[in-house]
Amino acid sequence: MNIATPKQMQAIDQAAIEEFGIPCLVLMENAGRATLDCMEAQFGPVGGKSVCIFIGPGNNGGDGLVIARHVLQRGGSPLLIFLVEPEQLKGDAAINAGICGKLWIAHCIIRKEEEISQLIDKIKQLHFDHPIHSIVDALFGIGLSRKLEGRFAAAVRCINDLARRQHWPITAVDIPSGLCAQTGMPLGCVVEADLTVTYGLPKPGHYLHGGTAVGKLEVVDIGIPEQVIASAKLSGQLLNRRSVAALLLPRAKAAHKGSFGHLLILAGSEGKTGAAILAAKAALRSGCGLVTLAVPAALNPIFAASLPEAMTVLLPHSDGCLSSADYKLIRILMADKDAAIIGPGLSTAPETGKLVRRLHQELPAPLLVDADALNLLSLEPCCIREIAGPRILTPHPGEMARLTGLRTAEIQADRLKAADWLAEAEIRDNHEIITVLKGAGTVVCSNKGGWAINSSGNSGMAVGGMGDVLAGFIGGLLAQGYTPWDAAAAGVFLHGLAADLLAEERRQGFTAAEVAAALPFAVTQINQIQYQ
Ligand SMILES: NC(=O)C1=CN([C@@H]2O[C@H](COP(=O)(O)OP(=O)(O)OC[C@H]3O[C@@H](n4cnc5c(N)ncnc54)[C@H](O)[C@@H]3O)[C@@H](O)[C@H]2O)[C@H](O)CC1
Ligand SMILES: [K+]
Repeated sequence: MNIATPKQMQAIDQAAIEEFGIPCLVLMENAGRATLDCMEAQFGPVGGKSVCIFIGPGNNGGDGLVIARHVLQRGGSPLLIFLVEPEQLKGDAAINAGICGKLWIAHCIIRKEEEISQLIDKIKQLHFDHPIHSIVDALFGIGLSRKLEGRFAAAVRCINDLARRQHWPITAVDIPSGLCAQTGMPLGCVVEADLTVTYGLPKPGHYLHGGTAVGKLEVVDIGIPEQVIASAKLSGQLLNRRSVAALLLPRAKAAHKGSFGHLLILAGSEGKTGAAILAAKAALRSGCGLVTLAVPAALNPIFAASLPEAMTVLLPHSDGCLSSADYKLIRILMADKDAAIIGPGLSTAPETGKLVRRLHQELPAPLLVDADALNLLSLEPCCIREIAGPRILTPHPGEMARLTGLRTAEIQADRLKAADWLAEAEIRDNHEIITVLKGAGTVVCSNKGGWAINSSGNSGMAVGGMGDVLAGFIGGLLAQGYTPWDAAAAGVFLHGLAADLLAEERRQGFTAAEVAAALPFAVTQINQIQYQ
Protein backbone atom coordinates (compact mmCIF):
# COMPACT_ATOMS: atom_id res chain seq x y z
CA MET A 1 0.00 0.00 0.00
CA ASN A 2 1.30 3.47 -0.83
CA ILE A 3 1.59 6.24 1.73
CA ALA A 4 0.72 9.79 0.67
CA THR A 5 2.14 12.89 2.31
CA PRO A 6 -0.47 15.62 3.00
CA LYS A 7 0.80 17.56 -0.03
CA GLN A 8 0.54 14.48 -2.27
CA MET A 9 -2.97 13.76 -0.95
CA GLN A 10 -4.09 17.30 -1.70
CA ALA A 11 -2.67 16.99 -5.24
CA ILE A 12 -4.50 13.67 -5.69
CA ASP A 13 -7.72 15.33 -4.53
CA GLN A 14 -7.18 18.16 -7.01
CA ALA A 15 -6.52 15.69 -9.84
CA ALA A 16 -9.71 13.73 -9.05
CA ILE A 17 -11.66 16.96 -9.16
CA GLU A 18 -9.99 18.61 -12.17
CA GLU A 19 -9.18 15.62 -14.42
CA PHE A 20 -12.21 13.46 -13.64
CA GLY A 21 -14.70 16.08 -12.59
CA ILE A 22 -15.40 14.39 -9.26
CA PRO A 23 -16.58 17.24 -7.02
CA CYS A 24 -14.94 17.46 -3.60
CA LEU A 25 -18.48 17.39 -2.20
CA VAL A 26 -18.80 13.80 -3.48
CA LEU A 27 -15.47 12.88 -1.90
CA MET A 28 -16.61 14.50 1.36
CA GLU A 29 -19.94 12.63 1.25
CA ASN A 30 -18.16 9.33 0.67
CA ALA A 31 -15.67 10.13 3.44
CA GLY A 32 -18.40 10.90 5.97
CA ARG A 33 -20.51 7.85 5.17
CA ALA A 34 -17.53 5.49 5.16
CA THR A 35 -16.42 6.89 8.52
CA LEU A 36 -19.82 6.24 10.06
CA ASP A 37 -19.80 2.71 8.63
CA CYS A 38 -16.46 2.10 10.38
CA MET A 39 -17.80 3.61 13.61
CA GLU A 40 -20.82 1.29 13.61
CA ALA A 41 -18.67 -1.71 12.75
CA GLN A 42 -16.39 -0.88 15.67
CA PHE A 43 -18.80 0.49 18.30
CA GLY A 44 -22.23 -0.80 17.26
CA PRO A 45 -25.21 0.89 15.59
CA VAL A 46 -25.92 4.56 16.27
CA GLY A 47 -29.72 4.10 16.25
CA GLY A 48 -31.22 5.42 19.52
CA LYS A 49 -27.88 6.85 20.62
CA SER A 50 -26.23 10.25 20.68
CA VAL A 51 -23.05 11.10 18.82
CA CYS A 52 -21.08 14.23 19.78
CA ILE A 53 -19.30 15.64 16.75
CA PHE A 54 -16.69 18.38 17.18
CA ILE A 55 -16.49 20.53 14.04
CA GLY A 56 -13.36 22.49 13.05
CA PRO A 57 -12.81 25.30 10.55
CA GLY A 58 -11.94 23.30 7.43
CA ASN A 59 -13.02 20.32 5.36
CA ASN A 60 -12.23 17.95 8.21
CA GLY A 61 -15.18 19.67 9.87
CA GLY A 62 -17.08 19.16 6.61
CA ASP A 63 -16.60 15.40 6.95
CA GLY A 64 -17.98 15.66 10.49
CA LEU A 65 -21.12 17.41 9.20
CA VAL A 66 -21.72 14.60 6.71
CA ILE A 67 -21.34 12.11 9.56
CA ALA A 68 -23.94 14.04 11.60
CA ARG A 69 -26.45 13.87 8.76
CA HIS A 70 -26.01 10.13 8.35
CA VAL A 71 -26.24 9.55 12.11
CA LEU A 72 -29.64 11.21 11.93
CA GLN A 73 -30.54 9.17 8.87
CA ARG A 74 -29.74 5.98 10.81
CA GLY A 75 -31.94 6.89 13.81
CA GLY A 76 -29.26 8.42 15.98
CA SER A 77 -29.13 11.83 17.67
CA PRO A 78 -26.15 13.90 16.53
CA LEU A 79 -24.94 16.89 18.55
CA LEU A 80 -22.76 19.28 16.57
CA ILE A 81 -20.18 21.24 18.54
CA PHE A 82 -18.85 24.02 16.33
CA LEU A 83 -15.49 25.55 17.22
CA VAL A 84 -16.10 28.29 14.63
CA GLU A 85 -19.24 30.15 13.58
CA PRO A 86 -21.02 27.91 11.02
CA GLU A 87 -21.20 30.94 8.76
CA GLN A 88 -17.40 31.08 8.71
CA LEU A 89 -17.18 27.65 7.07
CA LYS A 90 -16.35 27.69 3.39
CA GLY A 91 -17.07 25.65 0.29
CA ASP A 92 -18.28 22.09 0.76
CA ALA A 93 -18.12 22.34 4.54
CA ALA A 94 -20.46 25.34 4.35
CA ILE A 95 -22.86 23.40 2.10
CA ASN A 96 -23.03 20.59 4.62
CA ALA A 97 -23.45 23.04 7.49
CA GLY A 98 -26.43 24.50 5.63
CA ILE A 99 -28.02 21.09 5.17
CA CYS A 100 -27.54 20.22 8.86
CA GLY A 101 -29.16 23.57 9.73
CA LYS A 102 -32.19 22.80 7.57
CA LEU A 103 -32.44 19.41 9.29
CA TRP A 104 -32.50 21.15 12.68
CA ILE A 105 -29.63 19.04 13.92
CA ALA A 106 -28.85 20.05 17.51
CA HIS A 107 -25.74 22.16 17.80
CA CYS A 108 -23.80 24.53 19.99
CA ILE A 109 -21.02 26.96 19.20
CA ILE A 110 -17.90 27.33 21.32
CA ARG A 111 -16.68 30.90 20.89
CA LYS A 112 -14.49 31.09 23.97
CA GLU A 113 -12.35 28.59 25.88
CA GLU A 114 -14.39 29.19 29.05
CA GLU A 115 -17.53 27.88 27.37
CA ILE A 116 -16.05 24.38 27.24
CA SER A 117 -17.01 23.63 30.86
CA GLN A 118 -20.71 24.34 30.19
CA LEU A 119 -20.43 22.11 27.15
CA ILE A 120 -19.42 19.18 29.34
CA ASP A 121 -22.63 19.59 31.38
CA LYS A 122 -24.67 19.80 28.17
CA ILE A 123 -23.13 16.58 26.85
CA LYS A 124 -23.72 14.80 30.16
CA GLN A 125 -27.33 15.95 30.06
CA LEU A 126 -27.59 14.56 26.57
CA HIS A 127 -26.28 11.26 27.92
CA PHE A 128 -29.38 10.91 30.05
CA ASP A 129 -31.72 11.46 27.10
CA HIS A 130 -29.85 9.08 24.79
CA PRO A 131 -26.77 7.06 25.72
CA ILE A 132 -23.69 8.42 24.02
CA HIS A 133 -22.48 6.15 21.20
CA SER A 134 -19.16 7.91 20.68
CA ILE A 135 -17.35 11.21 20.23
CA VAL A 136 -16.16 12.28 16.78
CA ASP A 137 -13.09 14.48 16.30
CA ALA A 138 -13.69 16.45 13.11
CA LEU A 139 -11.63 19.45 14.26
CA PHE A 140 -8.51 19.24 12.10
CA GLY A 141 -7.17 16.86 9.47
CA ILE A 142 -4.23 17.11 7.10
CA GLY A 143 -4.55 20.89 7.05
CA LEU A 144 -3.34 21.36 10.63
CA SER A 145 -0.44 23.76 10.25
CA ARG A 146 0.46 25.00 13.71
CA LYS A 147 0.20 24.26 17.43
CA LEU A 148 -3.34 23.99 18.79
CA GLU A 149 -4.15 26.77 21.22
CA GLY A 150 -7.05 28.45 22.99
CA ARG A 151 -10.49 26.89 22.53
CA PHE A 152 -9.17 24.36 20.02
CA ALA A 153 -6.70 22.96 22.54
CA ALA A 154 -9.41 23.08 25.22
CA ALA A 155 -11.74 21.11 22.95
CA VAL A 156 -9.10 18.40 22.48
CA ARG A 157 -8.58 18.18 26.25
CA CYS A 158 -12.35 18.05 26.71
CA ILE A 159 -12.70 15.19 24.21
CA ASN A 160 -9.93 13.21 25.90
CA ASP A 161 -11.23 13.86 29.43
CA LEU A 162 -14.83 12.99 28.58
CA ALA A 163 -13.80 9.80 26.78
CA ARG A 164 -11.50 8.72 29.60
CA ARG A 165 -13.97 9.48 32.41
CA GLN A 166 -17.14 8.23 30.72
CA HIS A 167 -15.49 5.43 28.73
CA TRP A 168 -16.88 6.84 25.49
CA PRO A 169 -14.93 5.82 22.37
CA ILE A 170 -13.36 8.47 20.14
CA THR A 171 -13.29 8.38 16.35
CA ALA A 172 -10.80 10.70 14.65
CA VAL A 173 -11.73 11.92 11.16
CA ASP A 174 -8.73 11.42 8.85
CA ILE A 175 -6.15 11.92 11.64
CA PRO A 176 -6.38 12.73 15.36
CA SER A 177 -6.49 16.51 15.76
CA GLY A 178 -3.20 17.87 17.04
CA LEU A 179 -1.14 15.24 15.19
CA CYS A 180 0.93 16.47 12.25
CA ALA A 181 0.02 14.29 9.26
CA GLN A 182 3.53 14.69 7.82
CA THR A 183 5.76 14.04 10.84
CA GLY A 184 3.49 12.33 13.36
CA MET A 185 4.65 14.94 15.90
CA PRO A 186 2.14 16.45 18.32
CA LEU A 187 1.32 20.12 17.63
CA GLY A 188 0.14 20.87 21.16
CA CYS A 189 -2.33 18.38 22.68
CA VAL A 190 -3.57 15.47 20.59
CA VAL A 191 -6.88 13.63 20.50
CA GLU A 192 -6.29 10.08 21.78
CA ALA A 193 -8.46 8.20 19.31
CA ASP A 194 -9.71 4.63 19.59
CA LEU A 195 -10.42 4.58 15.86
CA THR A 196 -9.04 6.73 13.04
CA VAL A 197 -10.63 6.61 9.61
CA THR A 198 -8.44 8.03 6.85
CA TYR A 199 -9.29 8.57 3.19
CA GLY A 200 -7.72 7.06 0.10
CA LEU A 201 -4.23 6.39 1.51
CA PRO A 202 -2.54 6.47 4.92
CA LYS A 203 -0.26 9.41 5.74
CA PRO A 204 3.21 9.32 7.34
CA GLY A 205 1.80 10.83 10.54
CA HIS A 206 -0.36 7.76 11.10
CA TYR A 207 2.76 5.61 11.65
CA LEU A 208 5.71 7.80 12.63
CA HIS A 209 6.42 7.76 16.39
CA GLY A 210 4.34 4.61 16.59
CA GLY A 211 0.98 6.30 15.87
CA THR A 212 -0.17 5.72 19.47
CA ALA A 213 -2.87 8.47 19.30
CA VAL A 214 -4.32 6.91 16.13
CA GLY A 215 -5.80 3.78 17.72
CA LYS A 216 -7.14 1.35 15.12
CA LEU A 217 -6.53 2.78 11.65
CA GLU A 218 -9.00 2.16 8.83
CA VAL A 219 -8.12 3.33 5.31
CA VAL A 220 -11.34 3.74 3.32
CA ASP A 221 -12.03 4.24 -0.37
CA ILE A 222 -13.84 7.52 -1.03
CA GLY A 223 -14.07 7.20 -4.80
CA ILE A 224 -10.71 8.56 -5.94
CA PRO A 225 -10.07 6.71 -9.25
CA GLU A 226 -7.15 4.24 -9.21
CA GLN A 227 -5.72 6.01 -12.26
CA VAL A 228 -5.33 9.21 -10.25
CA ILE A 229 -3.33 7.44 -7.53
CA ALA A 230 -1.27 5.54 -10.11
CA SER A 231 -0.41 8.69 -12.03
CA ALA A 232 0.71 10.37 -8.80
CA LYS A 233 3.70 7.97 -8.91
CA LEU A 234 3.97 7.91 -5.13
CA SER A 235 7.39 6.82 -3.85
CA GLY A 236 6.26 6.10 -0.30
CA GLN A 237 4.99 2.73 0.80
CA LEU A 238 3.72 1.08 3.95
CA LEU A 239 5.59 -1.96 5.25
CA ASN A 240 2.83 -4.36 6.23
CA ARG A 241 2.10 -8.08 5.87
CA ARG A 242 0.83 -7.75 2.34
CA SER A 243 3.67 -5.61 0.98
CA VAL A 244 6.39 -7.67 2.69
CA ALA A 245 4.90 -11.06 1.74
CA ALA A 246 5.42 -10.01 -1.87
CA LEU A 247 9.15 -9.53 -1.20
CA LEU A 248 9.86 -13.01 0.20
CA LEU A 249 12.03 -15.12 -2.11
CA PRO A 250 10.96 -18.72 -2.74
CA ARG A 251 13.14 -21.51 -1.32
CA ALA A 252 13.78 -24.36 -3.73
CA LYS A 253 13.11 -27.78 -2.21
CA ALA A 254 16.29 -29.30 -3.62
CA ALA A 255 18.47 -26.79 -1.83
CA HIS A 256 21.62 -27.18 0.21
CA LYS A 257 23.40 -24.85 2.63
CA GLY A 258 25.34 -23.33 -0.24
CA SER A 259 22.10 -22.28 -1.92
CA PHE A 260 21.29 -19.52 0.51
CA GLY A 261 24.37 -17.39 0.65
CA HIS A 262 27.23 -16.83 3.07
CA LEU A 263 27.35 -13.81 5.38
CA LEU A 264 30.48 -12.41 7.02
CA ILE A 265 29.89 -10.63 10.31
CA LEU A 266 32.60 -8.21 11.50
CA ALA A 267 31.66 -7.49 15.06
CA GLY A 268 32.55 -7.72 18.72
CA SER A 269 35.24 -6.32 20.96
CA GLU A 270 36.43 -6.77 24.53
CA GLY A 271 33.29 -6.66 26.74
CA LYS A 272 30.97 -6.31 23.75
CA THR A 273 30.73 -9.89 22.50
CA GLY A 274 27.00 -10.14 23.17
CA ALA A 275 26.13 -7.81 20.30
CA ALA A 276 28.09 -9.95 17.85
CA ILE A 277 26.45 -13.13 19.12
CA LEU A 278 22.97 -11.62 18.76
CA ALA A 279 23.70 -10.49 15.21
CA ALA A 280 24.94 -13.97 14.33
CA LYS A 281 21.92 -15.67 15.92
CA ALA A 282 19.58 -13.45 13.93
CA ALA A 283 21.51 -14.04 10.70
CA LEU A 284 21.30 -17.79 11.26
CA ARG A 285 17.53 -17.46 11.62
CA SER A 286 17.12 -15.42 8.47
CA GLY A 287 17.41 -18.49 6.26
CA CYS A 288 20.97 -17.62 5.27
CA GLY A 289 22.99 -20.76 4.46
CA LEU A 290 26.29 -19.98 6.15
CA VAL A 291 27.42 -17.39 8.68
CA THR A 292 31.04 -16.62 9.51
CA LEU A 293 31.98 -14.38 12.39
CA ALA A 294 35.34 -12.61 12.03
CA VAL A 295 36.42 -11.65 15.52
CA PRO A 296 39.45 -10.48 17.50
CA ALA A 297 41.52 -13.63 18.11
CA ALA A 298 41.49 -13.35 21.89
CA LEU A 299 37.70 -13.41 21.99
CA ASN A 300 37.27 -16.58 20.00
CA PRO A 301 36.53 -18.98 22.89
CA ILE A 302 33.45 -16.95 23.79
CA PHE A 303 32.05 -17.06 20.28
CA ALA A 304 32.91 -20.64 19.56
CA ALA A 305 31.01 -21.70 22.67
CA SER A 306 27.90 -19.61 22.00
CA LEU A 307 27.48 -20.17 18.29
CA PRO A 308 27.99 -23.80 17.26
CA GLU A 309 26.19 -23.17 13.94
CA ALA A 310 28.37 -20.24 12.93
CA MET A 311 31.98 -20.47 11.81
CA THR A 312 34.50 -18.13 13.39
CA VAL A 313 37.66 -16.71 11.90
CA LEU A 314 40.32 -15.25 14.19
CA LEU A 315 41.71 -11.89 13.15
CA PRO A 316 45.32 -12.10 14.31
CA HIS A 317 46.11 -8.36 14.32
CA SER A 318 42.87 -7.42 16.07
CA ASP A 319 43.72 -7.41 19.71
CA GLY A 320 40.58 -6.81 21.74
CA CYS A 321 38.95 -4.91 18.86
CA LEU A 322 39.00 -5.13 15.05
CA SER A 323 41.99 -3.44 13.41
CA SER A 324 42.77 -2.14 9.93
CA ALA A 325 45.86 -4.36 10.10
CA ASP A 326 43.49 -7.23 9.24
CA TYR A 327 42.03 -5.43 6.21
CA LYS A 328 43.78 -7.70 3.68
CA LEU A 329 42.67 -10.88 5.45
CA ILE A 330 39.08 -9.63 5.56
CA ARG A 331 39.15 -8.90 1.83
CA ILE A 332 40.40 -12.45 1.24
CA LEU A 333 37.61 -13.79 3.46
CA MET A 334 35.08 -11.82 1.41
CA ALA A 335 36.11 -13.59 -1.80
CA ASP A 336 33.52 -16.34 -1.21
CA LYS A 337 30.98 -14.32 0.79
CA ASP A 338 27.81 -12.76 -0.56
CA ALA A 339 27.44 -9.90 1.91
CA ALA A 340 28.87 -8.52 5.13
CA ILE A 341 27.77 -6.60 8.16
CA ILE A 342 30.05 -4.50 10.33
CA GLY A 343 29.26 -2.81 13.59
CA PRO A 344 27.58 -4.71 16.41
CA GLY A 345 29.74 -4.38 19.53
CA LEU A 346 32.63 -3.03 17.47
CA SER A 347 33.82 -0.21 19.81
CA THR A 348 35.25 3.01 18.39
CA ALA A 349 39.02 2.49 18.60
CA PRO A 350 40.94 4.52 15.98
CA GLU A 351 42.35 1.43 14.22
CA THR A 352 38.84 0.04 14.00
CA GLY A 353 37.74 3.33 12.43
CA LYS A 354 40.34 3.03 9.69
CA LEU A 355 39.10 -0.52 8.93
CA VAL A 356 35.43 0.55 8.79
CA ARG A 357 36.09 3.46 6.46
CA ARG A 358 38.28 1.39 4.10
CA LEU A 359 35.71 -1.41 3.85
CA HIS A 360 32.91 1.12 3.35
CA GLN A 361 34.82 2.75 0.51
CA GLU A 362 36.45 -0.30 -1.11
CA LEU A 363 34.32 -3.43 -0.54
CA PRO A 364 32.27 -4.19 -3.70
CA ALA A 365 29.92 -6.63 -1.92
CA PRO A 366 26.70 -5.44 -0.22
CA LEU A 367 27.62 -4.15 3.25
CA LEU A 368 25.40 -3.28 6.21
CA VAL A 369 26.92 -0.69 8.57
CA ASP A 370 25.50 -0.55 12.09
CA ALA A 371 26.09 0.80 15.60
CA ASP A 372 29.73 1.79 16.37
CA ALA A 373 30.67 1.42 12.70
CA LEU A 374 28.24 4.25 11.95
CA ASN A 375 29.80 6.39 14.65
CA LEU A 376 33.22 5.71 13.12
CA LEU A 377 31.92 6.70 9.68
CA SER A 378 30.58 9.93 11.19
CA LEU A 379 34.15 10.94 12.08
CA GLU A 380 34.82 11.42 8.35
CA PRO A 381 31.43 12.33 6.82
CA CYS A 382 32.95 12.91 3.38
CA CYS A 383 33.71 9.19 3.01
CA ILE A 384 30.04 8.22 3.48
CA ARG A 385 29.22 8.84 -0.17
CA GLU A 386 32.43 7.24 -1.46
CA ILE A 387 31.32 3.60 -1.69
CA ALA A 388 32.32 0.62 -3.79
CA GLY A 389 29.03 -1.28 -3.55
CA PRO A 390 25.50 -1.14 -2.13
CA ARG A 391 25.23 -0.06 1.51
CA ILE A 392 22.57 -0.30 4.21
CA LEU A 393 23.03 2.07 7.16
CA THR A 394 20.95 1.26 10.27
CA PRO A 395 21.21 4.22 12.66
CA HIS A 396 19.08 4.92 15.69
CA PRO A 397 18.22 8.65 16.09
CA GLY A 398 21.44 9.38 18.06
CA GLU A 399 23.64 7.75 15.42
CA MET A 400 21.63 9.57 12.72
CA ALA A 401 22.35 12.85 14.51
CA ARG A 402 26.10 12.12 14.41
CA LEU A 403 25.94 11.13 10.72
CA THR A 404 24.10 14.30 9.73
CA GLY A 405 25.45 16.79 12.27
CA LEU A 406 21.89 17.52 13.42
CA ARG A 407 20.60 17.25 16.99
CA THR A 408 18.65 14.13 17.93
CA ALA A 409 15.56 16.27 18.61
CA GLU A 410 15.76 17.61 15.03
CA ILE A 411 15.96 14.06 13.68
CA GLN A 412 12.89 13.03 15.66
CA ALA A 413 10.95 16.16 14.72
CA ASP A 414 10.85 15.09 11.07
CA ARG A 415 12.02 11.49 10.76
CA LEU A 416 11.08 11.15 7.11
CA LYS A 417 13.14 14.18 6.15
CA ALA A 418 16.05 13.05 8.32
CA ALA A 419 16.12 9.55 6.79
CA ASP A 420 16.01 11.05 3.31
CA TRP A 421 19.34 12.83 3.94
CA LEU A 422 21.10 11.30 0.93
CA ALA A 423 18.46 12.09 -1.68
CA GLU A 424 20.13 13.72 -4.69
CA ALA A 425 23.55 13.28 -3.01
CA GLU A 426 26.41 12.42 -5.38
CA ILE A 427 27.11 8.75 -4.63
CA ARG A 428 30.25 7.27 -6.26
CA ASP A 429 29.37 5.02 -9.22
CA ASN A 430 25.72 5.66 -8.43
CA HIS A 431 25.53 2.77 -5.92
CA GLU A 432 22.47 2.51 -3.69
CA ILE A 433 22.65 3.58 -0.05
CA ILE A 434 19.67 2.71 2.08
CA THR A 435 19.14 4.41 5.43
CA VAL A 436 17.08 2.57 8.06
CA LEU A 437 16.20 5.17 10.72
CA LYS A 438 15.16 2.96 13.61
CA GLY A 439 12.57 3.76 16.27
CA ALA A 440 8.78 3.72 16.62
CA GLY A 441 7.69 3.87 12.97
CA THR A 442 11.06 2.91 11.47
CA VAL A 443 11.72 4.73 8.19
CA VAL A 444 13.53 3.07 5.27
CA CYS A 445 14.88 5.50 2.69
CA SER A 446 16.89 4.88 -0.48
CA ASN A 447 19.12 7.51 -2.06
CA LYS A 448 17.39 6.45 -5.26
CA GLY A 449 14.15 8.01 -4.05
CA GLY A 450 11.96 5.27 -2.57
CA TRP A 451 10.91 5.42 1.08
CA ALA A 452 8.78 3.28 3.39
CA ILE A 453 7.43 3.40 6.94
CA ASN A 454 7.16 0.30 9.06
CA SER A 455 3.84 -0.65 10.66
CA SER A 456 5.04 -3.48 12.93
CA GLY A 457 6.77 -3.46 16.33
CA ASN A 458 5.96 -2.33 19.84
CA SER A 459 7.42 -0.63 22.91
CA GLY A 460 8.69 -3.96 24.26
CA MET A 461 11.49 -3.58 21.70
CA ALA A 462 12.98 -0.65 23.61
CA VAL A 463 15.67 -2.83 25.17
CA GLY A 464 19.35 -3.50 24.41
CA GLY A 465 20.33 -5.80 21.58
CA MET A 466 17.33 -5.24 19.31
CA GLY A 467 19.49 -3.31 16.84
CA ASP A 468 22.07 -6.09 16.73
CA VAL A 469 19.32 -8.59 15.89
CA LEU A 470 17.98 -6.34 13.13
CA ALA A 471 21.45 -5.88 11.64
CA GLY A 472 22.14 -9.61 11.61
CA PHE A 473 18.72 -10.43 10.16
CA ILE A 474 18.96 -7.90 7.33
CA GLY A 475 22.53 -9.08 6.66
CA GLY A 476 21.30 -12.66 6.41
CA LEU A 477 18.64 -11.62 3.87
CA LEU A 478 21.27 -9.68 1.88
CA ALA A 479 23.50 -12.78 1.75
CA GLN A 480 20.59 -14.84 0.37
CA GLY A 481 20.28 -12.56 -2.61
CA TYR A 482 17.59 -10.10 -1.50
CA THR A 483 18.16 -6.70 -3.08
CA PRO A 484 19.35 -4.14 -0.55
CA TRP A 485 15.91 -2.47 -0.60
CA ASP A 486 14.02 -5.75 -0.14
CA ALA A 487 16.41 -6.94 2.59
CA ALA A 488 16.00 -3.69 4.52
CA ALA A 489 12.22 -3.44 4.04
CA ALA A 490 11.46 -7.10 4.79
CA GLY A 491 14.02 -7.18 7.62
CA VAL A 492 12.55 -4.17 9.39
CA PHE A 493 8.95 -5.41 9.13
CA LEU A 494 9.68 -9.01 10.14
CA HIS A 495 11.86 -7.88 13.05
CA GLY A 496 8.92 -5.85 14.38
CA LEU A 497 6.43 -8.64 13.64
CA ALA A 498 8.59 -11.12 15.60
CA ALA A 499 8.37 -8.75 18.57
CA ASP A 500 4.59 -8.39 18.04
CA LEU A 501 4.22 -12.17 18.22
CA LEU A 502 6.05 -12.12 21.57
CA ALA A 503 4.01 -9.14 22.81
CA GLU A 504 0.81 -11.15 22.29
CA GLU A 505 1.83 -13.05 25.41
CA ARG A 506 4.08 -10.55 27.16
CA ARG A 507 3.59 -6.79 26.81
CA GLN A 508 7.23 -6.28 27.70
CA GLY A 509 10.15 -8.18 29.21
CA PHE A 510 11.06 -10.23 26.17
CA THR A 511 14.73 -10.11 25.12
CA ALA A 512 16.54 -9.46 21.87
CA ALA A 513 17.58 -13.11 21.76
CA GLU A 514 13.90 -14.12 21.99
CA VAL A 515 13.07 -11.78 19.10
CA ALA A 516 15.84 -13.45 17.10
CA ALA A 517 14.33 -16.84 17.90
CA ALA A 518 10.87 -15.61 16.86
CA LEU A 519 12.01 -14.36 13.43
CA PRO A 520 11.34 -17.65 11.58
CA PHE A 521 7.80 -17.66 12.99
CA ALA A 522 7.22 -14.16 11.66
CA VAL A 523 8.41 -15.22 8.22
CA THR A 524 6.15 -18.30 8.33
CA GLN A 525 3.19 -16.23 9.40
CA ILE A 526 3.26 -13.86 6.47
CA ASN A 527 4.32 -16.58 4.07
CA GLN A 528 1.15 -18.54 4.88
CA ILE A 529 -1.18 -15.65 4.05
CA GLN A 530 -2.02 -15.97 0.38
CA TYR A 531 -2.75 -12.62 -1.17
CA GLN A 532 -4.76 -12.45 -4.35
N1 LIG B 1 -9.13 12.98 -0.35
C1 LIG B 1 -9.21 13.33 0.89
O1 LIG B 1 -8.36 12.99 1.72
C2 LIG B 1 -10.35 14.19 1.35
C3 LIG B 1 -10.23 14.80 2.59
N2 LIG B 1 -11.17 15.56 3.10
C4 LIG B 1 -11.05 16.17 4.41
O2 LIG B 1 -10.41 17.44 4.23
C5 LIG B 1 -9.45 17.59 5.26
C6 LIG B 1 -8.45 18.65 4.87
O3 LIG B 1 -9.21 19.81 4.83
P1 LIG B 1 -8.52 21.27 5.04
O4 LIG B 1 -9.60 22.26 5.02
O5 LIG B 1 -7.43 21.39 4.05
O6 LIG B 1 -7.83 21.20 6.45
P2 LIG B 1 -8.43 20.92 7.89
O7 LIG B 1 -9.88 20.59 7.82
O8 LIG B 1 -7.49 20.00 8.52
O9 LIG B 1 -8.38 22.34 8.64
C7 LIG B 1 -7.40 23.21 8.40
C8 LIG B 1 -8.02 24.58 8.65
O10 LIG B 1 -7.72 24.92 10.00
C9 LIG B 1 -6.83 26.02 10.02
N3 LIG B 1 -5.81 25.66 11.01
C10 LIG B 1 -4.70 24.92 10.82
N4 LIG B 1 -4.02 24.76 11.98
C11 LIG B 1 -4.75 25.45 12.93
C12 LIG B 1 -4.58 25.65 14.32
N5 LIG B 1 -3.55 25.13 15.00
N6 LIG B 1 -5.51 26.40 14.99
C13 LIG B 1 -6.56 26.93 14.31
N7 LIG B 1 -6.80 26.76 12.96
C14 LIG B 1 -5.88 26.03 12.31
C15 LIG B 1 -6.30 26.16 8.62
O11 LIG B 1 -6.06 27.50 8.36
C16 LIG B 1 -7.45 25.60 7.78
O12 LIG B 1 -8.38 26.58 7.57
C17 LIG B 1 -8.89 16.21 5.40
O13 LIG B 1 -8.19 16.02 6.57
C18 LIG B 1 -10.17 15.37 5.33
O14 LIG B 1 -10.77 15.27 6.60
C19 LIG B 1 -12.33 15.92 2.30
O15 LIG B 1 -13.44 16.14 3.05
C20 LIG B 1 -12.69 14.81 1.32
C21 LIG B 1 -11.53 14.37 0.51
K1 LIG C 1 -9.55 14.97 13.02
